[in-house]
Amino acid sequence: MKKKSSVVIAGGGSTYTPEIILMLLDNLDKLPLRKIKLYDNDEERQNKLAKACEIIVKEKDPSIEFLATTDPELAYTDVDFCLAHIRVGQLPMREMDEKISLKHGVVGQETCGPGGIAYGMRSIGGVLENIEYMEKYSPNCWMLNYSNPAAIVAEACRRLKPNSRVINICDMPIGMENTMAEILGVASRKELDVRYFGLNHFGWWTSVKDKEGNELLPKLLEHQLKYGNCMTDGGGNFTDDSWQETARKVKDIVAVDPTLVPNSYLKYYLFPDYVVEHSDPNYTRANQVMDTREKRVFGECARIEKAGTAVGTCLEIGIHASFIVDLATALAFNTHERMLLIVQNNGAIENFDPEAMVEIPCIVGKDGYEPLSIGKIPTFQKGLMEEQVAVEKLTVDAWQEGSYHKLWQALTLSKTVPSATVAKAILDDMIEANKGYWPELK
Ligand SMILES: NC(=O)c1ccc[n+]([C@@H]2O[C@H](COP(=O)([O-])OP(=O)(O)OC[C@H]3O[C@@H](n4cnc5c(N)ncnc54)[C@H](O)[C@@H]3O)[C@@H](O)[C@H]2O)c1
Ligand SMILES: O=P(O)(O)OC[C@H]1O[C@H](O[C@H]2[C@H](O)[C@@H](O)[C@@H](O)O[C@@H]2CO)[C@H](O)[C@@H](O)[C@@H]1O
Ligand SMILES: [Mn+2]
Repeated sequence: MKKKSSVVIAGGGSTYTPEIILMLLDNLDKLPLRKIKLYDNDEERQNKLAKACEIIVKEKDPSIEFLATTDPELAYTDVDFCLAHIRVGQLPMREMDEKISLKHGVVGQETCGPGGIAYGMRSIGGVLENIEYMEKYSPNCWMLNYSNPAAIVAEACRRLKPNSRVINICDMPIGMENTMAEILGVASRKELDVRYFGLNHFGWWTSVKDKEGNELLPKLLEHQLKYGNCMTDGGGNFTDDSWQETARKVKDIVAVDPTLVPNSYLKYYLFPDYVVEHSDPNYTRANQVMDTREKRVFGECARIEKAGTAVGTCLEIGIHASFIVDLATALAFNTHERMLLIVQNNGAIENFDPEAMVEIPCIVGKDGYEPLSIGKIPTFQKGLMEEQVAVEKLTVDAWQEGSYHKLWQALTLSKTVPSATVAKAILDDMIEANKGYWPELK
C-alpha cells in the first residue's frame, strides 16, 4: 500500500485553493492523502472558502483529516508537502503595482516589469517566513512554491535559504503545452517530450517531440507564425479572453525569432508599447480578477457552505495545476519524472551565469531534482536573459541591503522601462504605496 501524505496549502485563502483541492482529490490513486490543511495569515479571507473546502474533502473521502488555521504551528506540524501560493498585499496591492506602472506609461503587470519588482519586494519576506515555519515544525517537508514573482522569490531562496527543501515552479509552460498538444493533434501534453530553457516567465522551447522521437517544432512554429499559440479558430486552453489574447500575440513574438517557440510572457518585454496601448490604466488585470475569478470562487464557496453540500458545484479541477500533483508524486514515490523547474543554473546552460536561477527540465525523484544539461544558448536569448536576470538579482540585493539605488537600478535595467528618469518616478510612487510591506530603502 502506498504511503499517505499530509499536505498544507499556504495562502489557504487564495482563489486557487478550491481548484487545487479538487485536483488533489482527483489524484488520490497517485498521491494518497491523510490530511489537508489550509494556512493563511488572514483568517477572515480564508474563512470565505474553508468550510466549502472541508465539505468538498469530506464528500470525496471522509477519512482525510481537514483543518483550516492561522496558527503556523498547527498548520506546519506533521506535513510532508507545503503547496505555497501566497500573495503578500493581496489583490489590492497587485492593482497598485499595475496602476502605478501604467500611470508612468509603463507595462502594468503582476510579475513583469515594475509590477513584478514591487511584488517581489513584498513576497520575499512572506515566503521566507513560511519556509522557516516549515523547517521548524516539519523539517522533512518539501515546499512546492508557486508564490509569485517566482523568479525573484527563487533568487531570494537561493541566497537566503540555500539548504531548504523548496522547489520553485510555474504553471505557464504547462498551460502553453496543453494548447501545443491540441495544435499538434496529440492527445495530451504528456505525449510530448520537450526541451526548454530560460528564466521564469521568460523562456523558449527548443524541441517538442512526440513519443516516437519525431521533432514537431517546425510544424508548431509554422502554425504559431499564423495563429499564435491558439487553434486556427482562436480556441485553446484558456481560462478567459485575456489569456486568449496573450496566446494570439505569440504570433508576433515568433516573428522576431522564428526558430524557437517562446513563452507568451515575452510579449511584455518585446512589445511593451503594444501592451501599454492595449491596457486601461483605470481597470487592470487585478480588477478583472477581483470582478470575475474572486467573486465566482468566493460566491460558489458561500453557496456550498449554505447548502451543506458540494454536489453540482461549478468549481472545476485546476487542470493547469496538475504539475503540482506530478511533482509531489515524483518526490514521494521516486518517479523520476522530467519536469520544468526554476533551479540554479550551475553550468546547465553552458554560456550563462552559473549562479542565475533558470527554468529548465529536471529529473525529479525522492532526493529532489537533477537539472538536465542544456548546452549553449543563442545570442538573442542570452542577451535578453542577462538583462532580466540582473533585474532580478538587483531586486533581491535591494531587499537584503535596504538599498534605494539597487532598486532604482533594477527598474532602470528592466526592458519594460524607457529611462532612469521614469524608473525613479515609478520607484518613488511604489515606495509610498508599499509602506509596511517593503523594507525601508536608504
Ligand atoms: N507560479 C505560478 O505559475 C502561479 C500560478 C497561479 C498563481 N500563482 C500565484 O499564487 C499566488 C496566489 O494567487 P491568488 O490570485 O489566488 O492570490 P490571493 O490574493 O487570492 O490569495 C493569496 C493568499 O495568500 C495569503 N497570504 C499573504 N501573505 C501570507 C503569508 N505571509 N502567509 C500566509 N498566507 C499569506 C493572503 O491572505 C491570501 O489569502 C500569487 O502569488 C500568484 O501570483 C502562481
Ligand atoms: O492574471 P491571472 O491572475 O489570471 O494569472 C496570473 C498567473 O498566470 C499564469 O498562470 C496561468 C496559466 O499559465 C494559464 O495557462 C491559465 O491556465 O491560467 C493560469 C492563471 O489562471 C502564471 O503562470 C502565473 O504565474 C500567474 O500568477
Ligand atoms: Mn507562473
